Amino acid sequence: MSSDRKNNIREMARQNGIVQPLLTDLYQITMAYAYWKSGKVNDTAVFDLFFRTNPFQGEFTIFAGLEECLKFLENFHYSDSDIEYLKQTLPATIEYEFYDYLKDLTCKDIKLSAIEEGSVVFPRVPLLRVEGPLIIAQLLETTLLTLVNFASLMATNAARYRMVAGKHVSLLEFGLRRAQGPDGGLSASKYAYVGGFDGTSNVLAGKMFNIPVKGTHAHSFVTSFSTLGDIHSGTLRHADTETQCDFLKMVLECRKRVSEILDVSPEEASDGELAALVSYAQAFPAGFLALVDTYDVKRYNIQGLASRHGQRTNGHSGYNSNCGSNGHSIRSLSAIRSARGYSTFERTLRSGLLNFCAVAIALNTCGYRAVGIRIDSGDLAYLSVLARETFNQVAKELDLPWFAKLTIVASNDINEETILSLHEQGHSIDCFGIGTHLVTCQRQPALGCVYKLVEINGQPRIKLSQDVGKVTIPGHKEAYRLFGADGHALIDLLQRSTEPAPEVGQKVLCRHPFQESKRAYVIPSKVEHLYKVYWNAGKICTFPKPLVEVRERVQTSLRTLRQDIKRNLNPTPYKVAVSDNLYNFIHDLWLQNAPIGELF
Ligand SMILES: Nc1ncnc2c1ncn2[C@@H]1O[C@H](COP(=O)(O)OP(=O)(O)OP(=O)(O)O)[C@@H](O)[C@H]1O
Ligand SMILES: O=P(O)(O)OC[C@H]1O[C@H](OP(=O)(O)OP(=O)(O)O)[C@H](O)[C@@H]1O
Ligand SMILES: O=C(O)c1cccnc1
Ligand SMILES: [Mg+2]
Repeated sequence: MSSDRKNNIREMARQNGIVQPLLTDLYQITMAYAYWKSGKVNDTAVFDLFFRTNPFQGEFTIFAGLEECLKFLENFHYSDSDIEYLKQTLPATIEYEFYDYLKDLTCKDIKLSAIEEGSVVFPRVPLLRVEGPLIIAQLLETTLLTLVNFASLMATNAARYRMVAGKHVSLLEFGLRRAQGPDGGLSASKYAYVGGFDGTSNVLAGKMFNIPVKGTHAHSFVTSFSTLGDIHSGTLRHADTETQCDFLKMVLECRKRVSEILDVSPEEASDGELAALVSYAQAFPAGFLALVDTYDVKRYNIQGLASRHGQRTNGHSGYNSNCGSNGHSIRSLSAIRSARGYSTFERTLRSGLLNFCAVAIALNTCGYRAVGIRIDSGDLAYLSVLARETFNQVAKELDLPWFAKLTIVASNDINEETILSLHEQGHSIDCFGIGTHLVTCQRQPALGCVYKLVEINGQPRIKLSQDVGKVTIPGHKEAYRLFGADGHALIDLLQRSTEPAPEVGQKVLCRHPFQESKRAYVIPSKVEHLYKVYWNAGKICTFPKPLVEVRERVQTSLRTLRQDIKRNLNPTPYKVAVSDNLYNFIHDLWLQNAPIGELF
């Protein structure tokens, strides 16, 4: 680990100022006092942090948030003002020596073991194991949970979007305005990137986490221009010759030419919109990506869409004909036209596309290549195909092959189902800009990680429940991932830490933790020990990987899962088992702890 990297972690830790010891539930501090008062200062404990159910009706979860947990441990310290606040807030009966004790608390005696960040993980397998003094380990609960729960939920959500989108489509996170407050927005941007998004519109996230920042422009930019008279200056410096071009004149000539090619009247295009696009192109001649739906008749084409967020049934499927750069089928426009039978298609996007093409061609004459368009309303399958056909036509007529490859960005309330449906229908979209449903985790707003005591002073602890799924697996454990003959992950196995690790080629009995009859022998082709010690003796001992490597880890880890475990509808559950020894240990302890009732 270079000193640069260490400094970098410290630097980020400072910026993440909201994560601090008081970012917790009051009951952690009141329990700490009661532990302290009852002489438990030297008690040692083991806590497991795990979840019981995968989110989004899926069968896998991506573990994220570890780096933030380490920063939290590194900085754990009650400041003078924290102590002052607690003195004012807790009952006056609290002994002052407790505050002296709190003042000196750090995580120097804590040991944290964890699964590698970015790995696929499964219910009941602890993501973190925290060992050390009971009081401090207890004080960490809420903060560790808040750092892992949303991070893992978001990374999982983003990974699911990536899976349905496929690897050839770009995904941009646009959610800050809709996120659960500023910190939710920042975390959403970070973990959307980890889960497989390519960039974010969130500038602070870009700066803090070194995530690519990307963006287009809004409708307000277009509507702020009314006429061509709003253009400040009609000129643009040529990219190569550096001479001033009469850009506006070129654009107007190009508009005339394109309107002939597309057989639409230039009078039907908005001059205010053209003024906006010209001005944007002058500001960003080499990065011109324009929103083209401001003045278009969109509703004609959205009539068939069923409900806002549900499955869309607009009679689109079944026309797939060829394949676009995004790897998804594209129907030809004539197929759509004849299927829909309406004649209004010529009016769709006529203003925006015409104006965009005019500006893009004029830019080309000045030595620049436009990037593309964004569509933010209407039927995104249909409009993207319409746009691509238009680009193809211009490319052919004007002998500008690159025009056919212009980027088409789509946004507007997109979720996993929309992407699946668009793929089914066929579209020509290269990039999705996704906000609300991604960052608010529309399909499941919380992951249910819990933090449970599994051992105290070397003695195992079990939490019993009527609901078997809620019974905790006691004791200090290790977790292993066993791989099958075909190289896929087969099962996760929990064992008591005193047991020898499973070995490649050696038969292991894997048992369902609670159902006696469910068991299987596994001969692993590979065994992965899931835990590494990340924090010990007051310092980070395994340094977390840079975000971009965590992001890669997500994809490599997902590749180890069989397809049926990852599919969207009714996925197969992945198996999590315990060793025979741990099975017997759990059930003996269960019997010891379950009270024997009396019948009268
Ligand atoms: N081809 C399609 N298949 C399935 N869903 C689509 C398709 N095209 C668009 N959608 C989705 O349909 C919804 C369209 O939203 P809505 O009915 O509000 O129309 P709109 O074009 O956004 O109108 P406005 O711009 O006036 O708000 C969005 O959630 C969008 O993601
Ligand atoms: O739709 P989302 O997935 O949340 O993506 C982000 C949205 O935010 C922007 O506009 P905004 O929604 O603020 O205004 P608009 O709907 O009027 O375009 C953008 O145009 C997208 O539509
Ligand atoms: O850059 C964009 O196009 C953008 C950014 C945030 C929200 N919607 C769109
Ligand atoms: Mg919107």
